[in-house]
Parts: sequence; structure tokens; C-alpha cells
Amino acid sequence: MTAGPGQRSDAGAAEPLLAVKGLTIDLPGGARQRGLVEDVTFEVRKGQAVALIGESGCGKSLTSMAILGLLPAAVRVAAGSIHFDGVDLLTCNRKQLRKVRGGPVGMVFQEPMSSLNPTMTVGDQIAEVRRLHLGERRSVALKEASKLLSRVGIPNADRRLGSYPHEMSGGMQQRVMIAAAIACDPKLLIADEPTTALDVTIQAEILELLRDLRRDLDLAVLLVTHDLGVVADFCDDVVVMYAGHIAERTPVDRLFYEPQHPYSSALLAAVPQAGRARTSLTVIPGRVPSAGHFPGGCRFEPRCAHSVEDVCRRPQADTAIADDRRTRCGRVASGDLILKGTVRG
Ligand SMILES: Nc1ncnc2c1ncn2[C@@H]1O[C@H](COP(=O)(O)OP(=O)(O)OP(=O)(O)O)[C@@H](O)[C@H]1O
Repeated sequence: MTAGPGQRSDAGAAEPLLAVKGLTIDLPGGARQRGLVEDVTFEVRKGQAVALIGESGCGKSLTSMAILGLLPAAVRVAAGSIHFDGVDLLTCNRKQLRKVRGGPVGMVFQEPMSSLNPTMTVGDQIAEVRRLHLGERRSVALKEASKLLSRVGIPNADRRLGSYPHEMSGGMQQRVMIAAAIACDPKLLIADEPTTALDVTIQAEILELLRDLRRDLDLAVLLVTHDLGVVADFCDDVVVMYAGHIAERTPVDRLFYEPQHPYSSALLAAVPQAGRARTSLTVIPGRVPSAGHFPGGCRFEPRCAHSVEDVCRRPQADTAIADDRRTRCGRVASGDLILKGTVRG
């Protein structure tokens, strides 16, 4: 039986928490219409951490914004479905989506200062999430906000309730964002570059906090990041995006042993590693093509070190190569190309 708009389906226990299928996002505009994200399919299971990686402009943020119903006004979902916990989010109206965001799905963004309200105390901002979603009175919600501030590692939480965001460091502000994101006991946290704007030592602390929360709250995480170190450290599965497509989907450890797309392999080779000679560090030539200028064949072909004209100038299908792995490289899928990882297995 299919569920009506915004309703839960009769989901079986094995159904993933988040299932994105064939997601296609475009920029309408008659002759100027451009595809930004195309045929993106992946899943996040309960408690699982999945990374969305790829260079700037590959479509990571649009994909995560689409899940949250927060796409910029100019762009639209043209095809596909996004099921969260049995509910088709693309059929939800604004009110239903507001109940999802900050409720069962928490959000953390790169710049806490642009997400926090500068004119409200951090206590009231966290309390507001609980008032909105759980209907708590302000006094009750503020008590919970204090517990949440302690939970995310902010000392003297009762006193800090009355602080404004600008009175806190970047790391503390990100902790406040995380406290607000977990205020209603979410099942899924969508974190878009949550540590990128922070100093390296603070990045490590925030990742540690996210790891603890994941474990304690059985929280699934969709992590948008450029950082393969963070991916290796934190995630179970990885979705590698390139020019609006998924290039490869794989369990994280397999990515480092045996990448299944030349783009993934090039990303790995571009990461400095202790013990590897500096000269072996490679740069991916050229740039990600912008939307409207994608090549007709494999989108990575013009930059690919393994390109073979007759195969790679044709569109590439998203192909399963194992139960838990997919690639959009025809050469890899046919066994014609075997790529080496940066870790030997
Ligand atoms: N509001 C918008 N209007 C038009 N095009 C957009 C808009 N937002 C994003 N795009 C385009 O969509 C494509 C994907 O953008 P997106 O922000 O999802 O990439 P990203 O992989 O998250 O990059 P970054 O890592 O820099 O955030 C890019 O070509 C971008 O220019």
C-alpha cells in the first residue's frame, strides 16, 4: 500500500531510515534550463554514518538541502523520491516539513553564526526548538536547554543559557547548533561541512562530540564534507559525487583499499599521507564542469587518467558491482579497469 502525502507507509523493519531514489534537481528557465543533480540514489540506515563527498560544485549541498525541503527558490526537484522513516518528504507540505526539520531530522551547517539568531540568547534558541516541536512551556524548555548545553560539552550550562552567540567562540557556537539539532531526539542528523570553518584542534573536538552523540543516541548521520580524513574516521559508507552524479557508492574502508571510480581514486591520490613522498601527490587536472556544460559521455572523462575513447565518451550507467557497491564507470564495471587504493589490503 502506498502512503498519502506526508504519511507513513507500512514500512518493514528492514527499510532504510533515509532512501533517496533517482533524485534530480534542476534550474528551470526554458532554454536556459540546467540539470544540477541527476539520478542520485543512496540510503542511510538507522544509526549509520554516510558521507557525501566530492569537489566544490558537485551537488552535495543541493542534495542535502532537498532532503530538508530547503532548496533555494530558483531550483526545483524535477524527479525522484526521498523517503525518511517511511514518509515521502517530497509529498509533504511546508508545515509537515517544518515538523520534520528540527524534530526527527536535525541539521548542522558550516557557519554557526549564519544559522544562529544573533538577537536571541542561546538558551532561548535551543528552548524554542522544544517549544515548537514538543509544545513545552518556556521554563521547562529552558531546563532542557541547559541539559543539552551540558550534553554538548558547554561548561556552566545554566549560566551560558543567557549568552548571545557573539559572546562565544566558533567551536562553542557549533556546540550550540548541535544542541539545537539534537533537542528533539532526532533519528538523523544532516551535517553540512560542520567542522570546515573551525581550527584543526576544535574540528577534532566537534567530531569527537558527534561520534559520542551518534553512539549514545543511535543517531544516523549524513555528513557533507570535502575531507577524506573525516570520512575515514567517522563514516560507514561513502557517496562520491561528481558533476551532479554519483560516481561511486561504497563502504568507507573499501574506498581506501580499492576505489571503483577513477574520480575516487584521483581524490585519494590528492590527499597528503604521512610516509608518502611529496612528489607522489597528484592534482586532478582541470575543473569540475559547471551545470549546463557537462560532457555527453562520462562526466569525468575530460579529466580522467584512464579514459578510453570508445567507452568513456558514451553516457555511463550507475552499475552495481557488489551488494554494497556501485560505480558509474563502465570500464570498472566491466572489469576492464582495476584501480589501486592508497591502503593495501
Ligand atoms: N541557487 C542556485 N541557483 C543556481 N545554481 C545553483 C544554486 N545553488 C547551487 N547551484 C549550482 O548547483 C551545483 C551544485 O551546487 P552545490 O552547492 O550542491 O555543490 P557542493 O558540492 O555542495 O559544493 P560546495 O562543496 O562548494 O558546497 C553547482 O553547479 C552550483 O553552482
